[in-house]
Order: sequence, then C-alpha cells, then structure tokens
Amino acid sequence: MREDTTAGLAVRDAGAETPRLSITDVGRDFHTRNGVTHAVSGINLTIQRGEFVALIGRSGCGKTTLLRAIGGLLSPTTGTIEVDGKALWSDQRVDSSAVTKLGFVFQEANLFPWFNVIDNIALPLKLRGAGKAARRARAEELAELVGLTGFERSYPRELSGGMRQRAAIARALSTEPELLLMDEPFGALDALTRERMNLELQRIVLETASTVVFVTHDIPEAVFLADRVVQMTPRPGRINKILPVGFDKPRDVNLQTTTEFNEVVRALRVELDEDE
Ligand SMILES: Nc1ncnc2c1ncn2[C@@H]1O[C@H](COP(=O)(O)OP(=O)(O)OP(=O)(O)O)[C@@H](O)[C@H]1O
Repeated sequence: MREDTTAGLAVRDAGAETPRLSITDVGRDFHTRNGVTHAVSGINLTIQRGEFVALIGRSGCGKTTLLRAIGGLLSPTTGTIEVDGKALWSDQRVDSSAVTKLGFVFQEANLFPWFNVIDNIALPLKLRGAGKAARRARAEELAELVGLTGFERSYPRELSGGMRQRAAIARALSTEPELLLMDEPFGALDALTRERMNLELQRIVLETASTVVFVTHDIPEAVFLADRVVQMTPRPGRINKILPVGFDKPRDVNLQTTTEFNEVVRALRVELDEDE
C-alpha cells in the first residue's frame, strides 16, 4: 500500500485526537461451495473526524464487504475496527452501543412507502424513544437541510429518485451519527441529478461536519467529494493506494473541468486499468 504525499494536499492536524475510525489488519473470508473467497485482506485505514474518504475499485474488490464490516453488519474474520477508540467487534459480536454512532445510506433509499417524508426521516428517532414533538422538529430541520422543504408530507412514490435519496440522507443524519457510511448512494441516479446530489452532499457534510466513508464506482465523483481516495484491488480485496485530494472546499462543479482535477482522475483510472 502506498500513501501519496504530493505537495498542495490538505494538511490535517489531527493532534492527539482519537481517530473516528481505525481499521487494523481487517480481513473477511466467505466460505462457499466453491471454496473460500478472501473478500478483503490486510486492510489498514485510519479516518479522522470530519474526513471524507471515498473507496473505489473494480467490482468485487471488497468495497461493500469492508463498508458492511465498518457498519457492524458483517463481522471481520481477522483484525479490529474501532469507532472513537472503542472496538466495534469482539468475538464476532457487534457492540450495539458503537452501532448507534453510525448512519447508513445505500443505493436504494429504502424508505417506508406508507410513511411520509417527515415520518421516514424521524423513524430512527422514534425507534430510540424520542418524543413526538422533538422528533418532528428534528425531521423538519433535516428536511430543510437536504432541500426537501415543501415535500415534508409527500410519500416516497411522489418523489423523484434524487429526492428519495435526500430523504434517506436526512434519515441517516437524524441520530447525529459519528460516522456516515454511504454505499453507492447516487448509483441509480441520472448524471445530472447525481452531479446535483454531489454538490448537496458536499454542503450537508460541511454544514454538519460529518465524517464519511463513501463507496463509489465513479472516479470523478470520488475525487470531487473526498479528502482521500482509497483505491482497492481485488482477489483478495486490498488497499492498493491512498490518494489525498487537496482541492479547497467547498468545491465548485467547474473544478471538474480543470487540468489538475482531471490529472488526479486519470492517475486513479490508470491504476484501475492496470488491475485488469
Ligand atoms: N455473502 C457472500 N457470500 C460469498 N461471497 C461473497 C459474499 N459477499 C461478497 N462476496 C464475495 O466477496 C468479494 C467482494 O465482494 P463485494 O461485494 O464486497 O465487492 P464490491 O467491491 O463491493 O463489488 P461491487 O462494486 O460489484 O459492489 C466478491 O468476490 C464477492 O463475490
């Protein structure tokens, strides 16, 4: 694994703070009828508070497996994962108090069709026993944050794909997670909506100072959003390279037309092509 330290990159003074996420020697095997698949192996990654890290790599290189392990959904076969210095897994059992620090957004918004936007956003708060008035107030705030003002009483079927993902982001943020885990959240959206959602996500993440791990197949999307891009290679899934992206934030869409931006994208693309 290489860590690039090119000039002009964002310098982060983490001081003595405990990292938001520490992944040490994590591996995950799957035993199937056809033998063992080493989905990920020897993963080491530390993420500081407020960092936005994108995971990229070819299909099957273990991005989702790693994200699910970080999210408490799939136990690692080896290694440790710590959230705020506390082990997430012990003896293949997840620490349920650590899981409450996490928020998820998947490719499908997975909203409840019979709940309106506000009730969908407020659901995690309801499950945690928050009172009706408090959770409604928080959901209204979040609906505004993600740009759903005017659609608070709409049902998922009445929303566009981008709007459903906004609601899913608001729902994930409702519990004020320490770590937001996003698995191809805009993968099902058309190119223009996706570009808008990237800008919106950037704004929301900056406003909420969220720490994010974001899985994507889209290299420009990763470079546009991330402070660091982690590039994985398959069989077994490993980290091949961690590339800091130093462009100032907030980033403007026009950044994507600059030579500097496209050089970073090209460098990552060449590495991915070499995987084949
Ligand atoms: N539940 C499972 N049982 C068996 N093998 C699995 C399971 N989940 C993942 N794998 C295997 O682990 C490897 C990594 O899969 P994973 O879904 O993590 O990759 P990915 O990089 O997220 O792929 P994609 O970009 O296509 O979503 C693949 O070889 C996959 O077949």
